[in-house]
Amino acid sequence: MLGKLKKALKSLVKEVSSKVSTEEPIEQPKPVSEEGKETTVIAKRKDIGSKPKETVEKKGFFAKVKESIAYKEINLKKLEPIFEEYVLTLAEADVAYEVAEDLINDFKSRLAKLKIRRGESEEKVIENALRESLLSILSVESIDLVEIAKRYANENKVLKVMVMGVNGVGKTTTIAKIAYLLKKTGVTPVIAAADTFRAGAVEQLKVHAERIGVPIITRPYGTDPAAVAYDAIEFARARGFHVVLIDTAGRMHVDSDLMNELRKINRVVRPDLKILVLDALTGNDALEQARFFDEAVGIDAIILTKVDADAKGGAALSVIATLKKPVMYLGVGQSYDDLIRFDPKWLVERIMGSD
Ligand SMILES: Nc1nc2c(ncn2[C@@H]2O[C@H](COP(=O)(O)OP(=O)(O)OP(=O)(O)O)[C@@H](O)[C@H]2O)c(=O)[nH]1
Repeated sequence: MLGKLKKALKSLVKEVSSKVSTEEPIEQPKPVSEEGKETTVIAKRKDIGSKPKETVEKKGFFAKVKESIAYKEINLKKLEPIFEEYVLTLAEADVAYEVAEDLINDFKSRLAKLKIRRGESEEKVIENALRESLLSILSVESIDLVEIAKRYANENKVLKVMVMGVNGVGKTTTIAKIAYLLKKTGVTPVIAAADTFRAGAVEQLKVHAERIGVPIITRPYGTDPAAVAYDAIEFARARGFHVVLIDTAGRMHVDSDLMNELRKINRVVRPDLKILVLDALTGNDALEQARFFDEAVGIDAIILTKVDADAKGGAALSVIATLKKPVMYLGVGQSYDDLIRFDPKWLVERIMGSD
């Protein structure tokens, strides 16, 4: 999982660490002081033999020397070619170019402020700086669906959730996972099989609904999807169910007829939450999909699936960092339990950790 990205970042840490100045400061006799007494000045090895410049203020010079004893230096200028190279390496791991640049720039600014004490492991300190950079670009809001559903339930309202996505991203499976999760937490969901466009879709969802023991509202192939969603909402209101999860037909974002149909469902149903399911494996195409769906109906949150199967790892990073939309869950496998609340720290640990 996320292997290529992990490898690239680990080797970046190693390269930067290897360039940290490890020169030990040594003592060097200083020219005679104004009072005529000999004083001793600590200077770095490279300063041996060179006369202290008269222009260097005494206090600044001493402070600098003191610092060189206590800390190791990172010469960012020397590292510039490495940074440039790693923007490309990250792009090869499916990180969008702008995201790779943002990450490296954030990392550079952290390195510039970094002080590595002598005796401290430079690799650890540098790795932590990179973790902080990752965390900073991944820190987007997260929406707690369970908490929202409970709030609606307390107010005797039905929460209407519309789930969208292009074909094959894992929408159906994700709806089943959400329904399973809600049920486990005491919230009662109903599924609306509003994907009446593809014959097998309703059947597939029915199988999931039966397995997890959640009611499903279905209508024959070709029925107006908005009508199916509407019926499910009525069902939920009449029977005291808390949430309606509306499956919509998988559609290519460039298919204008289907996008118009989605607008219609949106108008009729007025969902409280519109969730876009994106597949981490589609790489940067996921960004384009998100833009189309956002323009058509607006997106409240995204769920990123197949993060477990993303060998490169960069796409998940790019989607989250670029869209700046709340990330609700990550899909991390094919079973009903494989849906986790998005937590930037969890993802950073997967990227930088040792598994
Ligand atoms: N590894 C992995 N596989 C997943 C995940 N989510 C879904 N899948 C798999 O992806 C495939 C497609 O999932 P579906 O739920 O059928 O996708 P869909 O978007 O509903 O597809 P359409 O109905 O064709 O639009 C299935 O084999 C799922 O088991 C995930 O988080 N990890």
